[in-house]
Amino acid sequence: MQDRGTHTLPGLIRLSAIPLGVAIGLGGVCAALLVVQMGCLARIVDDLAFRSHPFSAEHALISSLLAATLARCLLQWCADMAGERAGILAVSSLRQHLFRHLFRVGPVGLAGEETGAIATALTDGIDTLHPYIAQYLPRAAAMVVLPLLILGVVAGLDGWSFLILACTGPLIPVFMALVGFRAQAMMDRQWTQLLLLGSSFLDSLQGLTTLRLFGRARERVSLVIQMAEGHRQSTMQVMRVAFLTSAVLEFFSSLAIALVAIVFGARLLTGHVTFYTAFFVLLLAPEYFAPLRAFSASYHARQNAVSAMTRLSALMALPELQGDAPSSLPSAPLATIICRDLRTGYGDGPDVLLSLSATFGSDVLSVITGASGSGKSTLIRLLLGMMPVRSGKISGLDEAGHPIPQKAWKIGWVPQAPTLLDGTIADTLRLAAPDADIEHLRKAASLAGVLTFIENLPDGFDTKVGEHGAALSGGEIRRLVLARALLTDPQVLVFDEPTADLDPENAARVAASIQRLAQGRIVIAISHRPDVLSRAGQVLCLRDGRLVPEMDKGIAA
Ligand SMILES: Nc1ncnc2c1ncn2[C@@H]1O[C@H](COP(=O)(O)OP(=O)(O)OP(=O)(O)O)[C@@H](O)[C@H]1O
Repeated sequence: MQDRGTHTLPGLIRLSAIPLGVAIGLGGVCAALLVVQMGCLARIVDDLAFRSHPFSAEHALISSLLAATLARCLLQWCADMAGERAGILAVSSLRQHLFRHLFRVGPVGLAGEETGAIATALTDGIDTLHPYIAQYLPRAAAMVVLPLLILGVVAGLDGWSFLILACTGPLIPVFMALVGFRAQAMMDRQWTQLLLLGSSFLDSLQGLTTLRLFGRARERVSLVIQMAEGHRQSTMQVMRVAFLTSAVLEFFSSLAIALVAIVFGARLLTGHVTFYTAFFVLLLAPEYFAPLRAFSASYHARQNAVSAMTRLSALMALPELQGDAPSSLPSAPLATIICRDLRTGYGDGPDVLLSLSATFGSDVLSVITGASGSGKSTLIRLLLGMMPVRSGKISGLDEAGHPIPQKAWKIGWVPQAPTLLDGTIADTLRLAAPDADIEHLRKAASLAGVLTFIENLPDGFDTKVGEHGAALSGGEIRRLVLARALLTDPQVLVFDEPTADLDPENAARVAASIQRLAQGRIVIAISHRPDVLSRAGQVLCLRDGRLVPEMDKGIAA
């Protein structure tokens, strides 16, 4: 099920609540230790310089100072580690969650999304949340705890200093809110430009051949350069605001500290205040502003996270069209698939399949044919469980007529443009069955008619295929993907245009092996080619989302 909470910033915080709580709690203890540290230091200096205490009388205070310093360093380190842990936990959970969600959305649901933009959101987008969780949130908490603690201590020591600090401190968050309002728009623009840059770059790489063929490669390079420049400029704008903000904050806090010092100076001369009080407050004053400055330095992390989260939430809001992985249920021998009155469509669009009924049995090669846009791929997507039906029913039965849920069907899919991951031939095959041994690989390759080809390669199954199978021909890729599908011994085998782009000899060989594979399993192929149609036991001809009755039994010419 989709957890609605994790695609919002509060949901993300809940994911890492424990380490984040530890980081914030330890930050509070460090704040208290800082006050103790400064108090001890002020007392030691006052005793030695103005009260003529011997050094030996200060042992206890010096030990306390050292202990407080050491403990603070250690706890601050632990707090930073806990913050990092919280960041890593939140980011990795969100990434896993998003990946799982995108797999459930499936290729049909993602068809309208740009791959480059998704890739940028999943990498850089999610990464921007780490500094938000690991730094911004603990600093935001420290910004409340430490200044309030210091204000409380100063209130007990000196009224004037309390007044100066109490009046100047709140100016910083107010100023931050004013700047933040404008900076958010800049961050959003910067983020949009990064997404555009990512998708345009990926598109250019994927379409390199087409761009070169049409002589548009240079133009495309200029476009990517232009986008990179736009992104650089908006990044510089954001940096400018960030630097200006911290410069103004430095100015404010230095002014406030100087004011405290001046007010003390005048009263020290007239003897209205002790050195200990003045020194203690002056040691605390910079620490009062330090968390405010640290907070402002990481404020852009929050704005970055808000911008990224908007995009990530949009991805999380995509409807899940696919269920869990089919392997979640034990498989049972499937003998027949019955589709009754199927209606389906995309998003809010009209129905593209209209009351379609069909039966697919084992031992029979079923071929789906029809004009482009008639609904062939949509029917296959329904059978593969990639999209839901709007009405009607798809049922699977075993030989005895007992129902088998769709999730338990073992399906092999051989697409027209298959995806091969970069790796060896064995890696490609093992995508379907990671634990398959070499004998299984050989058997599947032999069934797909590709074993001899593989064994004639110098490195055999260890031959690198390259990304998208660049080192192989179209026919070899097709047969390799068939071997991959056969590795799991599927009960249903689905082919999309299995003989397209093949020469007649190869096409006839592939069509014959598809017919052979139909023995003992359900085989469905989308095809227009006579070599496949002539071997079909059943031809389903679609027109505008409906089955054309007169073609139902016959074989298309
Ligand atoms: N992802 C999608 N979003 C919206 N509409 C879609 C989507 N995919 C297909 N369609 C529409 O659904 C209808 C059926 O498309 P489908 O891809 O099933 O046809 P097809 O017969 O497989 O076509 P082809 O042979 O060209 O692949 C078409 O009108 C098409 O425009």
